[in-house]
Amino acid sequence: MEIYPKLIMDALATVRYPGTGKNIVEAGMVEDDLRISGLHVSFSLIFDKPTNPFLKSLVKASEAAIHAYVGKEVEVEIHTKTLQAPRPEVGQLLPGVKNIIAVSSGKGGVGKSTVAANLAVGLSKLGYKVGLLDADVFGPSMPKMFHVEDAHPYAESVDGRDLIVPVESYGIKMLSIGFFVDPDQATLWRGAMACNALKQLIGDANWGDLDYFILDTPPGTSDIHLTLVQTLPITGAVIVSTPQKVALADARKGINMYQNEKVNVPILGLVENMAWFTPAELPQNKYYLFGKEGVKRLAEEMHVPLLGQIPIVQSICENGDNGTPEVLNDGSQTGQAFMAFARRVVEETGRRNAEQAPTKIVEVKK
Ligand SMILES: Nc1ncnc2c1ncn2[C@@H]1O[C@H](COP(=O)(O)OP(=O)(O)OP(=O)(O)O)[C@@H](O)[C@H]1O
Repeated sequence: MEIYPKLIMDALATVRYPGTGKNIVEAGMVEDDLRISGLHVSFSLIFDKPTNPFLKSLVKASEAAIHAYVGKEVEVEIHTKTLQAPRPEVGQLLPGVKNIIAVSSGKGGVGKSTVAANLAVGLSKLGYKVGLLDADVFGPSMPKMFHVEDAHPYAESVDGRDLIVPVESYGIKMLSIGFFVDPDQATLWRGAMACNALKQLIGDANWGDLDYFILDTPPGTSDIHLTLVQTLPITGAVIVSTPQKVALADARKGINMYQNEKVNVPILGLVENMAWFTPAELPQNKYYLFGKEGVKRLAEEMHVPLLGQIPIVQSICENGDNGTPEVLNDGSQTGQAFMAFARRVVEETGRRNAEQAPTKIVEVKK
């Protein structure tokens, strides 16, 4: 049997690229490197990007077409090439980022996102380059907290890759899944979809050089946390809790997750949010609505620093809703409390980096 190029190209012209009405030859996907040697045929297929969803099925379909139209005995060797450079390997995703800090809470609604937003702005006020990733894929709140709900991040080409450009607000580079999906839909996402979206926001965005990359994680312990520790070497975690007993029990679980020997992310410290209520007209009065100093005691018991105590104040809630984080307010006691907390995070990160080895990314078991 004689095999010649036209036979192969005619066979490949029967393979359609789904959804376009074109076959893979018309679509220019067959590279000009066809080699025929006896019964052995080799060539390359060109795809737009390594994550093209049809990559595997089109390779199989091409092989099947050659077997069907040319002959079963043909040995087919297909290589794949992509126009876009692949995403760097895990471990080399954010080469310009110095410190990655996860802000976590055991329980929902304790003010974790508020603390993460104020930490990011506080660090930026101290002159650091800061990025913020809203990894709370099931309840993204950062677009609102930074008053950029209507932002539509676009992509730019960098070194042969299309990278998402983070939105900038108060000098902070920020991305949230909230920019890409309807918030009501996000809660319906299956775990795997959410984890993939998160990997894209980390690995396919142009974060550039950052001193601090803050991750606002979902409450509790979830697949998202697992994805984060398998994708990034997290320098340290900040755990937010209220002094309430139920919140403290969940905070303990959060600490244990990071300290688990397989995860090994150092705890930079705890933050007591809603530590007491202070009415605006009686700034010296403190009412301990959720109990007194529960987080302080937990910090002592777990031998981790207490990084700050933030009272319940109406303006924190209002400023969060208005998109102007409280830490911007130099004149307020709470603004100063958030600023002092940001300074403590810098201090503890410095201490952690001096005393402990860099965090290792958790390996994915296949
Ligand atoms: N110290 C505070 N004083 C007053 N209001 C606060 C304080 N901290 C947070 N809040 C308000 O409480 C609500 C919940 O806060 P936030 O969204 O930060 O919590 P969360 O723990 O991130 O929630 P989720 O579990 O949904 O991710 C928001 O309306 C926020 O403005």
